[in-house]
Amino acid sequence: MKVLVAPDSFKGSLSAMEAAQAIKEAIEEVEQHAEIVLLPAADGGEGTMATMVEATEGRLVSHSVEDPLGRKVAASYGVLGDESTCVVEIAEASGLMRLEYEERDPYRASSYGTGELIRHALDAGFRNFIIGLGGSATNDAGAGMLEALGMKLLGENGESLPRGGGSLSKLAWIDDSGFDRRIKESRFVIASDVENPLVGANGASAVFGPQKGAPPEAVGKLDANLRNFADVVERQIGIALHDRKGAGAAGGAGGAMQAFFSGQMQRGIDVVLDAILFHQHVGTVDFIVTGEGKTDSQTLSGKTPLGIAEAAQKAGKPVILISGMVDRESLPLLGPYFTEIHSVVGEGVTAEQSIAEPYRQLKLKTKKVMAAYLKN
Ligand SMILES: O=C(O)[C@H](O)CO
Repeated sequence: MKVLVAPDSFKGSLSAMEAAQAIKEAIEEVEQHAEIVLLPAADGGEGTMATMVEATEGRLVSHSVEDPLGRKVAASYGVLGDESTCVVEIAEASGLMRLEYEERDPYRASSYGTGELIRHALDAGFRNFIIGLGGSATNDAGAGMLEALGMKLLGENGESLPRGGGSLSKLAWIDDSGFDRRIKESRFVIASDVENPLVGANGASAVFGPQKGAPPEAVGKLDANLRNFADVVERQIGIALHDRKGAGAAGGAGGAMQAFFSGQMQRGIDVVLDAILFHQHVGTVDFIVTGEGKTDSQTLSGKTPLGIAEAAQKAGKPVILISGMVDRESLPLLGPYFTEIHSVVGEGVTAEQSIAEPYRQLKLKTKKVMAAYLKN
C-alpha cells in the first residue's frame, strides 16, 4: 500500500512538515508496511516558501525588515535549488503570524517589509521571483510593498501618506518616477491563495478584513479605501483592478502586483504542486491524505486541500481530508471534492485540546480514520 501525505500547515500550531509527520506516524501504526510519500504543500500563504525551499533543496536568506506594524524583525526569502529563483511570501514579513491577536489592525498594518525583502533579493542579483500571496495581516493594496520599492503614494497636496490601509482614502496620486527599475527587468510568478476581486462583497476587506481585526463597521470603510486606490490606478495607468480576479489576495497586494509587476498570476497551490513534483507521485499511490488548520467555504477559493483534491480526482485517486476544524455548514459544498472529511475537533476533542497538543491530536484522529478506512 502506498500513500501520499500532502497537508498544508495547521496555521499557528503545526508546520506542513510537522502535520505530514504526524499523519505518517499514525498510518504506520495502523499499517506497518505502508509506503508513505511526504509532500507537505502550501497555496501561496504561510509555509509556501519553506515548502518550496525544502522540496528543491534550496536555502533561506534572512534580512532585517519591518513587520506589519513597523517593528524591525528578521524575515527570510527563499532561494530555490536552481539558485536563480527567489520565493518571497507576504506572510513572512507582513503576515498575521507576526502579530498578537490583539495587535491585528488592518488600518495600520503595512506590507512594507515584503517590499524590503524583494529589494534585498534584487540587490543580491535575483530577477526571477515567485511571490506568495496569502496569510497577510494587511489591507493596504500592497501600498507599503510599493513604497519600499520606491513608489510614492501621495495625498491631494503631495504629502506622503501614513502606512496602512486606513490612509488609502486620502490617496490622490501615485508617483512612480522612483519605482525600482529592476522590477521591469524581472520576471514574477504571482502565486495567490485566493481569486477574490479587490472590492465589493467578495473583495479583500469584506472577506478577509474580519480575520485581520476589522470590526464589522470598519469593513465598508476599508473597502472604500481599496476602491479609491483602484480608481487612482485606473486614472493613471488605465488598469481597472476593482473586479479583477485575484486582485483581492493578501489585502489587495494581488492588485498592486497585477498593476505594477510584469508577470502572471497563478493559483498558489498549482505553483507549489509543480515545484514539489506532486503530479509525478499522485498516479503511483493508492490514496492521498491532506488537511489544514481550518476547512470552510474559503478552502474552495483555491486553498491547498482543494488543489490536492482536484489533482487526486484527475488521477482517479481517493483523497481523505483531516483538518483541525471543519465548518459543518460548508460540508455540502466540500463533499464533492473529498472521499472522506474529518475534523480533529469534535467527538470528545475540544478546540483548546487540539491547540494545546496539535501533533498528538492529529495523530490520534488520523489513526482512527485510517483504521476505519483500511478495514473497508
Ligand atoms: O492574506 C489574505 O488576505 C488572505 O489569505 C487572502 O489572500
